[in-house]
Order: sequence, then C-alpha cells, then structure tokens
Amino acid sequence: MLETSFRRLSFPALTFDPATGVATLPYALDGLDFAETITFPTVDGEPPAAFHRVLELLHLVAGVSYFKVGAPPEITTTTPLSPPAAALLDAVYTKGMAEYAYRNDLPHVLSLRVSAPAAEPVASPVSVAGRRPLSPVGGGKDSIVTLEALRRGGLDPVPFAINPNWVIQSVFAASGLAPLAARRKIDPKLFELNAAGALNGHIPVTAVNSLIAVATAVLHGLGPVVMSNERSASDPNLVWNGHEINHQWSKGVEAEGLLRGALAAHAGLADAYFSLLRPLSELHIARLFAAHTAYDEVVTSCNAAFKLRDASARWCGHCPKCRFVFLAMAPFMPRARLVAIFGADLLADETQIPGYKELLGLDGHKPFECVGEVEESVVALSLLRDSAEWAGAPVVAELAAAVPGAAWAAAAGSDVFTPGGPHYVPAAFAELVRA
Ligand SMILES: CC(=O)N[C@H]1[C@@H](OP(=O)(O)OP(=O)(O)OC[C@H]2O[C@@H](n3ccc(=O)[nH]c3=O)[C@H](O)[C@@H]2O)O[C@H](CO)[C@@H](O)[C@@H]1O[C@H](C)C(=O)N[C@@H](C)C(=O)N[C@@H](CCC(=O)O)C(=O)O
Ligand SMILES: Nc1ncnc2c1ncn2[C@@H]1O[C@H](COP(=O)(O)OP(=O)(O)OP(=O)(O)O)[C@@H](O)[C@H]1O
Repeated sequence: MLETSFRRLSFPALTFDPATGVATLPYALDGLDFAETITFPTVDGEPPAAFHRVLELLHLVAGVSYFKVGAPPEITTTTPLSPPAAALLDAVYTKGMAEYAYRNDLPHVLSLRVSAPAAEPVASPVSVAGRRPLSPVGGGKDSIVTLEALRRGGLDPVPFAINPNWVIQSVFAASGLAPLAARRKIDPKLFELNAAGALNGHIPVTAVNSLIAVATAVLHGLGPVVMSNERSASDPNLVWNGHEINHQWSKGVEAEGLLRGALAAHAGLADAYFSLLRPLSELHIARLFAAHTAYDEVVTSCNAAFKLRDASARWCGHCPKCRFVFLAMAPFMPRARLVAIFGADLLADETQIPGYKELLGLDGHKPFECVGEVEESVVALSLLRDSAEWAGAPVVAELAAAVPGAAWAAAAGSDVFTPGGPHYVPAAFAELVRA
C-alpha cells in the first residue's frame, strides 16, 4: 500500500547556455514543476560532447531532491540509458534514498526502478587519467588531506567546490592554489513545500556534487575528480526490511563504482572519478591531517556549518560528527591545538558522554551522520586512555570505564591503520597517502 498520492517524477529537457555557464535542470512531479540551476565556471568555445552527457546524468541524479516531496512509484526519463547508467540511477533512487525511506516508512522506495529507453554503452571510453586532477573541497579534514597529498605528489591539483561558503573559501585561501567553483540553486519551491509539511528527508548529496565536479572537469579540460571518501562510508547504519540503510551511501565504494561505470558507458570517460582516501579509515585520515597545521583556523567538518540556511560559524560542538572528529584527532595532536581548532574541549564536557556512548556502540545504532566505525572510536579511546595528556579528561575516564573487555581486545587487534578494502585508486596515485 502506498502512502503517497503522487504518481510520477519525469524530466523535461535540460538546457545549457555556454555564455553564462548556466544549466537548467527541470523536473515534473505530476503537476508540480521544479527547476534547479547549476552555474558552471565558464570557458571560451563550445563544451565537449562528453559535458552534455555528464549533464544528462546530473539531471537524472539531482532529481532526488524533488522526488522526495512525493515518493512517486514511477520515475520516467526519455533519455536512453545503457545498463551501467541505468544501474547508477536505480541505485541512487533506492539505496541513496534508503534513509529517507526508513525514516518516512516508505518501503516501496527501496525497490523502485527508473524507466528509460535502452541504449548501448560507449564502445571505447577515453581515459582522462593523465590530466590535472580536480580536487573537491568540503571544508573538512578529509579533502585537505587529499589536496595536500596531490600537491606533494606534484600533480598540480585544482581545488573545487559547489557553493563555497566562508569555510571552504578560507580553505582555498590557506591552500594558496587557484580554485574553481560552481553554484547550485535548488528550486525555492522545494523550501516552501517543506515549510508547508511536505515529505522530506536525506538525499545522496555526494552523487550530485560528484557529477557537478565531473562536468566542471570535462568543461575545463581537466582530468580525474579525486574525492576524499573514506573506507567506513561504505558501512551501513542499520538493516531495515532486509535492506541496508546507509546515511553515507553515495560516499561509499558501491556508489563510486556505479558512477565510474555510468561515466564510461554514458559519457565515454574512463578513470574520471575515484576516491584517493577509500582504503583509509577515518582515524588514519585524522592522523594524516594532524601533519597539516596551515588549516587549523579554518578546517570545519561539522555539517551544521554547511546548511543552506542558519549555518553555524564553525564546529557546533554538540553533534555526532563534532564528537567523532574530536575523538579521532585527539590522539594525534597536542590538546591545546585541538581545543583551539574546535573552540571547546569536548572530552572535558560530561554532557557529551551519552553521544560518545553511541559512537562507541554502547547505546543505540551508529548515528545518521558522517562518523567512523565503532571500532575506530574504541581504538581512539584506547590511545587516549594511555596518553598522559588525555587519560584524566573526565569524558575519557568515564568512557574507558564503560567499554567492555571484549571491545578493548578487538581494538587491540584492529586494522584501522592498515589501508585496505575495495578501492578504485589508480596505481599512479596509490603511494600518495602512504607517506
Ligand atoms: C547540512 C546538512 O547536514 N543538511 C541536512 C539536513 O538539512 P537541513 O534542513 O538541516 O539543512 P539544509 O542542508 O540547508 O537543507 C535544507 C533543505 O533542502 C533540502 N536539500 C538540501 C540539499 C539538497 O541537495 N537537496 C535537498 O533537497 C534538505 O533536505 C532540506 O529539506 O537534513 C536533511 C534531511 O535529512 C538532509 O538532506 C541535509 O543534508 C544535505 C543534503 C547535505 O548536504 N548533507 C551533507 C552534509 C551530508 O549529509 N553528507 C553525508 C553524505 C551523504 C551522501 O550519501 O552523499 C555525510 O557526509 O555523511
Ligand atoms: N560543497 C562541496 N563542493 C565540492 N565537494 C564537496 C562539497 N562538500 C563536500 N564535498 C566533497 O564530498 C566528499 C565528502 O565530503 P565530506 O564532508 O565527508 O569531506 P570533508 O569536508 O573533506 O571532510 P570531513 O569528513 O572532515 O567533513 C569529499 O570528497 C568532499 O571534498
């Protein structure tokens, strides 16, 4: 039984104006019309054919924001799709929308299919691996580690962001590299509908950002888009009705493989997208970040700083991501430096204990946030328990007493500092984050 009266999401033709760089992506949810605009940094001349093909994928993927107003059972496009492109779309609307389906109790979303005419995949995709990489910057520690690794490897990366706020602009400035930026404007009608109580929820935003980044790279004749998505992004938060629910699905390795396949088959682009940090744990990335002090005054991983409205200035200090990143960085930097970065000492604040218990697997499930695995939190705590600087911090002391012996034993044998797991990092890049 469907809980929605909407029948179909469809995709009227998109347009692109090379003079202004504006792509207009229209959507129709039964009688409701929406249009999202993306303003790309312009270049002289006509864009390559591959750019239009990437825009087609972007148009279809970015429809998730409008789909979620009604969760219609039909999603229909007239754009012909080869099997790899269709596989990406099906997964984005089901696995990418799984948290939305779970929270709104809409199980039909988990088995939707995107209806499209069939197409043949591009026969011989062309590799872009040898060109300058585009390095998306999210304002947090991960993309700083990637940017600096690419720079150290002599690859001359171009930093890139969508709607860079002051945090991201400050990261650009601290890097000293010349960036590119795109503007994304969601149809304001969506916010009016949300305010009026429409269905709402999480969307796989990294899939949208990734395709905007690839389109920008193609437009500017650049090479691979090098993401900063870590190993634990692939792990689900929970299982519901037999389906994995992963808040970070479009940051995970399955989405990465599907996007690569769709870019090759639909746009003829090989090696156009990968995550440099995929083999690494969050804790490992935090250790690498500690070597870069130039970003301390600006680095911000807290999602509250990236809201479209009422964003916090930097770290809010009371969300799961703030708690996790504080814990992950603490073993690798002096306490005074960490407190200066966050503007607070979260491990001295006993009100944080219930939130830390969730991260340590002592309560509830892994929060719907970008946080590492329980094992990473336990390993970080074990390092702090043995540290002269941190062992006496009230939160460390109380948590250390609460963690059971079996968890300490698992942490002792943990592989969190051993790169591993499935990844798409090309051989030429693999050594960059080993140092
Ligand atoms: C910043 C944030 O975490 N936002 C999530 C939050 O939305 P909120 O209403 O608090 O603020 P806004 O982000 O300003 O959104 C306003 C409304 O607009 C909708 N919307 C936004 C972006 C978009 O691309 N499409 C949209 O429809 C949004 O739904 C709001 O109604 O809660 C929302 C509901 O759960 C989340 O959808 C918002 O998440 C943003 C899309 C976002 O950018 N989140 C990332 C920080 C994020 O969660 N990243 C994940 C990776 C997820 C993935 O698979 O890619 C992570 O890093 O773990
Ligand atoms: N506004 C944006 N523009 C371009 N890329 C973005 C943007 N926001 C996030 N990203 C990219 O999406 C991926 C996931 O973002 P995420 O927020 O996890 O990374 P981060 O900000 O680098 O680090 P942290 O995990 O510490 O917040 C990263 O590759 C990041 O560079």
